[in-house]
Amino acid sequence: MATRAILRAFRDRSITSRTASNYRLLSTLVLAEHEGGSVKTSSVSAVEAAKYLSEDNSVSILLAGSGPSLQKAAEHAASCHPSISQVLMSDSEKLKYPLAEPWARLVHLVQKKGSYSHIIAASGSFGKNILPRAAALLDVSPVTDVTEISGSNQFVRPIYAGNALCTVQYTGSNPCMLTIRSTSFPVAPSDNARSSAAPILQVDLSTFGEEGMEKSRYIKQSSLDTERPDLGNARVVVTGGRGLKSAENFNMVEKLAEKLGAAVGATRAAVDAGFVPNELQVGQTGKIVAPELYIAFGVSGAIQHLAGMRDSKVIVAVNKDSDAPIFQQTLELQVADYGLVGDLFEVIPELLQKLPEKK
Ligand SMILES: Cc1cc2nc3c(=O)[nH]c(=O)nc-3n(C[C@H](O)[C@H](O)[C@H](O)COP(=O)(O)OP(=O)(O)OC[C@H]3O[C@@H](n4cnc5c(N)ncnc54)[C@H](O)[C@@H]3O)c2cc1C
Repeated sequence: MATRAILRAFRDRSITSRTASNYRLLSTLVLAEHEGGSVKTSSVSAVEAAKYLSEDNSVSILLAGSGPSLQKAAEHAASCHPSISQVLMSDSEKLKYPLAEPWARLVHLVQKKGSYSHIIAASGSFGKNILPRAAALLDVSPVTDVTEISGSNQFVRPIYAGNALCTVQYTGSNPCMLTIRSTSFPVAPSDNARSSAAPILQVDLSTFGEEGMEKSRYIKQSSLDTERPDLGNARVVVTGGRGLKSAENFNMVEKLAEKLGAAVGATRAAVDAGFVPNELQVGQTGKIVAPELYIAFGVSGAIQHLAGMRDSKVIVAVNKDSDAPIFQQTLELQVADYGLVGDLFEVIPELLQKLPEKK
């Protein structure tokens, strides 16, 4: 009798411990960026990626900031993806601006309380700024730029400027921390439907100290005040390169993008020449895009630029040099699906004239 009871207790205990380990496996935390009261699309893609690590749709999403816009963003987070089981909201003046030092400490604090198995952020400047620092505080090594999740600890990421894909096995201790390429985890609008909003919980910040805060200071944030779609998630991207020759000429690209309802991109050469701000740079050291249509004007097609746009569905290139690498067609590589050898200073005005006004 006693033996049976002990066996039952042992069995129950093993069930409990299995459930606990499952729980650990399934407990993924997404570090989310928000703006103007909404979670950014790239962070919703991070939730989509987290879905592959959670068998029971239980993803916690962490938002920080202060005031009404944080509250609004938390409400948006609560209903933006069916996999979200709870929204963790950290409301503090110390977290008002996305500085790496306080935010990394927040991730550390939340991890200590929640023992998540995975922590994910989108691979934009926000995630790239905060996640490695948080990983250092947690003494783990992050896996960056993940494009595919093939197991709970197995991931695919591009290397050599996107020329090869590497499958990596994470063998470190928990949490496994990832940045993901949002273009590899698109969220269809119909995927977002959920019947009821997830609960919003306040993070207890009573133990959130001030150490290390003096190391950086918020000065200002400048972003383009534009109604255009977000470059990282736009369906159409119109990009200008050094061939545009000046910031004034680059206005033509912007006008064309406006007509097409497209986002504007640029090469690093165009950014370095001061035609447009750095946030428009596409490529290895800029943004990664994968729109339905990518139109490049005066872009040579350097390997570092291709690393940021080669996954676009249809690529159109206009260049006056028929030997430009962007027109290259070899067995290994074909960049442009449609190429026009011509002068962009003739082609763009003609397009602007012939395209109808945006409704
Ligand atoms: C470590 C590293 C990281 C980098 N990261 C990036 C990155 O993230 N993104 C990036 O873009 N680059 C990056 N670069 C730079 C990259 O190597 C190239 O220098 C850059 O992409 C070239 O930009 P471009 O095509 O605008 O300029 P160019 O190579 O100078 O090409 C200009 C093109 O415009 C054409 N042109 C000129 N006039 C006209 C006209 N009137 N009509 C039509 N065509 C015309 C020319 O024929 C030419 O092909 C990086 C480089 C390094 C070393």
